[in-house]
Amino acid sequence: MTETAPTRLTIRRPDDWHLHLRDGAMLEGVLPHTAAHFGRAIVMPNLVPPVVTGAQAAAYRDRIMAALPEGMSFKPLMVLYLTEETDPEDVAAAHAAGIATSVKLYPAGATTNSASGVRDFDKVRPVLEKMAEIGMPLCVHGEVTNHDIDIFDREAVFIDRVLHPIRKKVPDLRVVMEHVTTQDAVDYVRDHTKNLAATITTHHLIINRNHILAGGIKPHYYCLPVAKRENHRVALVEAATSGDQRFFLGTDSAPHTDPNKLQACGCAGCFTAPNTMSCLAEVFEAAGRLKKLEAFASLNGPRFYRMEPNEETITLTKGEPVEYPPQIMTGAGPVTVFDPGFPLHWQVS
Ligand SMILES: NC(=O)N[C@@H](CC(=O)O)C(=O)O
Ligand SMILES: [Zn+2]
Ligand SMILES: [Zn+2]
Repeated sequence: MTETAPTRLTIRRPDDWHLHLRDGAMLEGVLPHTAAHFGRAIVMPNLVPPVVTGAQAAAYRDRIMAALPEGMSFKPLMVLYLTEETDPEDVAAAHAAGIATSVKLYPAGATTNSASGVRDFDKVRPVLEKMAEIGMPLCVHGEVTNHDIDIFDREAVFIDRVLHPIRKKVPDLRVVMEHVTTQDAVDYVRDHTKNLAATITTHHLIINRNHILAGGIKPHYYCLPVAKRENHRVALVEAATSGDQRFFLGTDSAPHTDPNKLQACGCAGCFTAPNTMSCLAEVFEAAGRLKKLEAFASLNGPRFYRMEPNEETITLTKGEPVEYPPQIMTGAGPVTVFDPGFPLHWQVS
């Protein structure tokens, strides 16, 4: 007798452990899409100017809460942008006061608004040592920026040249490798059980580099780190759907207006907030691992961040394909919603 496939799935309310909310009119436009499904999110600090100090993080948190529509519940978890001038005591004070959950390391020039990031990793060692002491996690954009390194190799080279040396020098530092895109990163996490985890995005579970480049260039699939070959995508799906506690959801939903995406030098980022849970349910179902979706989206993240999972639940139901608007309108301009390229039957009810 064959079991009938489930058409309903109730899980703890998920969290997003890597999210870009931006500011101003864009923040107002995108925040409701995340708050509709997610209880909390690690909010990336790459604004212009960046969110560097505890005071700036507190002010940004207030702007986010002011933009949250009446009746919605959502808790932003704030992140400090690490610079070579960051003061370890300011970081520790912001953490102790519950203002900052983690610190973000951007190698200077690696991605959107990363110009204030780190060039000389030895210069931030006192901050990393303080964070290790107080158990505050470091979120890492793991790509080298050297022009002689091929863009498809930048994550793997970063692990060897930057991440592993930092982790050897500061072994008690708790590190999240953000938006991993390679088998190399998955293997590195699996081989190092201590103080290490990784977030995986929705889009990297779905697209490979052909989606960006074959049959015409698709700017809406361009993000950083850039999607890799299919074997890497398969490794990410295997890691995400395995239930392994070290892998959890960080959508990296990164809205840019369409005019900023569709130009000769277009911005990097995929906007997945509205349909992430629908996309993930399809991916997990196709892998035969629907039961592991809750671990990936709702349990493993809080466990690493030493928080309780959300009390509330959400229910996904399967039916006729759900239509998502191809675009949302924000006060900053139109933003195209990620198109997974297949029908989405699952919907948060
Ligand atoms: N992922 C992206 O392609 N873009 C992000 C930055 C980042 O997370 O690296 C953004 O802020 O737009
Ligand atoms: Zn990044
Ligand atoms: Zn990001």
